Amino acid sequence: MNKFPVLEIFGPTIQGEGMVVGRKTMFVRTAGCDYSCAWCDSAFTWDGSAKDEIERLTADEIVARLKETGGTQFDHVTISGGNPALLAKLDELITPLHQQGIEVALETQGSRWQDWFPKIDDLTISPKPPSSKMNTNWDILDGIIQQLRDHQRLTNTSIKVVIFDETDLAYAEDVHERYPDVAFFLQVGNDDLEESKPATLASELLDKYEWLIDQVVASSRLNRVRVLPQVHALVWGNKRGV
Ligand SMILES: C[S@@+](CC[C@H](N)C(=O)[O-])C[C@H]1O[C@@H](n2cnc3c(N)ncnc32)[C@H](O)[C@@H]1O
Ligand SMILES: Nc1nc2[nH]cc(C(=O)O)c2c(=O)[nH]1
Ligand code: SF4
Ligand SMILES: [Mg+2]
Repeated sequence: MNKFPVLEIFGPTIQGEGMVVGRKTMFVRTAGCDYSCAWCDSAFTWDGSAKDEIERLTADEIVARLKETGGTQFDHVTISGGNPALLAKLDELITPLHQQGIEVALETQGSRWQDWFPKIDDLTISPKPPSSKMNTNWDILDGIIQQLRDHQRLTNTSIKVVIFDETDLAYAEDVHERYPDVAFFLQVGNDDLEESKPATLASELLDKYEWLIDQVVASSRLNRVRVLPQVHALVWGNKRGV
């Protein structure tokens, strides 16, 4: 059986972001990313700082660990990273979860397609705006959205763009116009990843949320959209594993 690089298994908590915000869920965080975003809030998945914590687990071992950690108090698992779309055989995990009546969500940036994407119940694709210093490969992103459309999975798909400044907003407008039939979310960027007091961070993030709402309200290119903060960051700050 395949072994997957896993950095964290935690929960139940709530999905703090995007299309199923508030949903009670477990998290599986895989190690490794093909990007290195300037503001990545999970840089430990790819920058080497947590390399000693990476476990190589089979799908059966991940399911067992989810049950040890979450007991019977969950029916939804979110796979994030790093980029879990680097893992070609991840359907070995998705299938047994589905067989046990557990829904599966995935967070990825839209840089790689995998044939198991159509099996995901809540698929979030988060292309990266200029502030990340990453470049979007539009051919690949177009291909991913087209494949999901062909598989009639766009109702299970959302696009979520993190916003730090006006340049990011213009990028978000372009993305939304390029894929107008995909549910679109704008998310507050957290640029204070060192802050250790949740209340201080929350107050900063709420100011940024108000700014982002104002920008979206004023834009005629962003109408059928939703604007959200990272709820987990408001509640627990920059803490890991929540
Ligand atoms: C850590 S990433 C892992 C999944 C995948 N690599 C991706 O970026 O979509 C999970 C989500 O957190 C978002 N994110 C990362 N750093 C952030 C930050 N500083 N502020 C707000 N959102 C952030 C990403 O854009 C993505 O939507
Ligand atoms: N509660 C909670 N919600 C989240 N939504 C996306 C997360 C991620 O890091 O991918 C995340 C996370 O780490 N925690
Ligand atoms: S793509 Fe996701 S995990 Fe990778 S560096 Fe960017 S935010 Fe972090
Ligand atoms: Mg996160």
